[in-house]
Amino acid sequence: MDDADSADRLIGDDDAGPPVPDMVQVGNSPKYRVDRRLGKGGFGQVYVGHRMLATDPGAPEVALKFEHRTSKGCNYAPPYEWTVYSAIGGIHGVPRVHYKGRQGEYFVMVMDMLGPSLWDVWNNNSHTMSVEMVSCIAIEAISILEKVHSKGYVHGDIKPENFLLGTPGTPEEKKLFLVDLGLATKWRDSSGLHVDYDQRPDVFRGTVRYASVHAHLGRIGSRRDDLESLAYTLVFLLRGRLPWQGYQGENKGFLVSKKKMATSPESLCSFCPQPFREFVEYVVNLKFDEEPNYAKCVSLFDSVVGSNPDIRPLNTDGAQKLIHQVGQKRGRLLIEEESDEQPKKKIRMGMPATQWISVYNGRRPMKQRYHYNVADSRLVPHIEKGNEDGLFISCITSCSNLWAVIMDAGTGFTSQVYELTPHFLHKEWIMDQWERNYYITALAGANNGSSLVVMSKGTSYTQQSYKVSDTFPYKWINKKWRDGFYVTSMATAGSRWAVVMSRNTGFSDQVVELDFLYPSEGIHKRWDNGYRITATAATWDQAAFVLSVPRRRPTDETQETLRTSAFPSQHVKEKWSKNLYLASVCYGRTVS
Ligand SMILES: Nc1ncnc2c1ncn2[C@@H]1O[C@H](COP(=O)(O)OP(=O)(O)OP(=O)(O)O)[C@@H](O)[C@H]1O
Repeated sequence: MDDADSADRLIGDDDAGPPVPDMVQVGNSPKYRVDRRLGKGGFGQVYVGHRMLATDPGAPEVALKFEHRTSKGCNYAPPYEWTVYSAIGGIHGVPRVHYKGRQGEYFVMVMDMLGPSLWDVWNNNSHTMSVEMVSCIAIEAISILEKVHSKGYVHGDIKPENFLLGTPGTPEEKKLFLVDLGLATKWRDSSGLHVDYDQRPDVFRGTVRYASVHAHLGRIGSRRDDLESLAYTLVFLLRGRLPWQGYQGENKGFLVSKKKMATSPESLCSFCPQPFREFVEYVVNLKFDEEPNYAKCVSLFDSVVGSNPDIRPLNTDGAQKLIHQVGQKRGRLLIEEESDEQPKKKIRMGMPATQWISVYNGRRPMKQRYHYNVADSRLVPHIEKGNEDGLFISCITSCSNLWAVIMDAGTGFTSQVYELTPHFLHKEWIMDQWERNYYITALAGANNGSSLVVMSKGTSYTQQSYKVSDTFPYKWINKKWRDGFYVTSMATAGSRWAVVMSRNTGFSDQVVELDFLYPSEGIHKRWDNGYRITATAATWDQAAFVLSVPRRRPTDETQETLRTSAFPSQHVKEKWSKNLYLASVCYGRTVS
């Protein structure tokens, strides 16, 4: 089978460095003879260590994890993973670290010796694993994650390779352990508060096959991400394959995340017992800062393996304790479960849904007019009539090659030009207008590749730049932000994006929310922090929202959004009566 993406971790260093020493002594440790290599990851290499001159011939073997001091995990300083092991090493299901220190070119960690990984077990068993075994793994893994999370950390790279069993032939051989804390991050800061929400669409950490969709989108990791990756790990072990395996190439991360988003829990778990589907459904619906109900998750899988712990293929002691604790708080749990009964929106559809997304700002009364379903030939008469009435175009978009045009009396523009062309975008015309001190103030593209560009005088802009790209050009935006530009318009034509950025916009900060559907949670979190949507665009796959903080606070900070299957003509009129005016509109991927 294709396993190429299993090791496809996008950060880390594959350089093994010089040979590891034959003998190790770090900190106050005894001397260890370095024996065979157990494994190699993106950061380090793990070897068996034997106690030299052991008075007790039965002294247990240890695992020695070597990281070269120039590796990415170290960068000449002790590995970041050490900090995490100091905080959580030795808790239930995480191996104990006995000594650590530097020897020569290497940082060395002496830890409990463990056995094969779940990937090894699955691989050596003809790529299969029994329902009972996977259910026990689920139960124990959830309880380990609960412990890791209770220490304030998320693991960040949950996958079959990072769960190890105890050493074969020892009492620990049926115990599960979680290793590789190199990508762990804090979900709770030192004052006990949840870390702040953020999205950086160009940042990916983790393993493509098992990463949560939020991780693909560059959102700050939180507890829900470990559980989503665990869900994919479990389904992989049970079914032997995940629907997004096999993509290759530069665009692989995007294609995999798109497929994850388009795979409903039903189809992902079509050959798995019911609790697996319920678990997937639960975890993909968790909010950024929501506390997962670990006991409820464990109890889902408990029903698969039966109540007799003696016949379980894996030790589930940790989970028994979790269930027991919960049992003592039974009354509370029942109440929580009841409130859980509220129907949650199912976000993984399996089918894309396309809608109008309209954004309204509170402002002083003004004249606003809209036209929709406008064919190319009707465009000029509508705009000319508007201009005659003292209105300028504030916002445009396209749906099925028909235009929607919003015209306002309150734009502050003094003059306006526009061009409808078969190009996305028509560079020569734009350059000519820049020469004449016009700046792009609105932009739309149609599925057939044509575009409508509106350029105005009377803006505050002093410089402008645009980019057309097949994927959302976040890297370019990020670079331009550093040069003092902010996104001022955005459009799509089919699956292509065009983004316009300007200098001297009156914004003091800007962020992007990019998702496969309407990113409701992200937008609410940004609103709470003073951001307001200032540009929107969507393709069949993705919706992008640019949110900005204005340098001068508006007198009315109200902003509302609407999603409707038809153009929201009636809604717009209702909003006008409340002094809310259309500020941005696009047609594209959301969720029904
Ligand atoms: N305590 C241990 N006992 C036995 N084998 C271990 C132990 N720790 C790690 N290994 C083996 O070594 C491999 C690499 O270890 P680990 O995942 O910690 O390294 P890494 O460089 O951080 O890897 P990754 O690229 O997955 O982040 C593991 O997949 C496992 O096979």
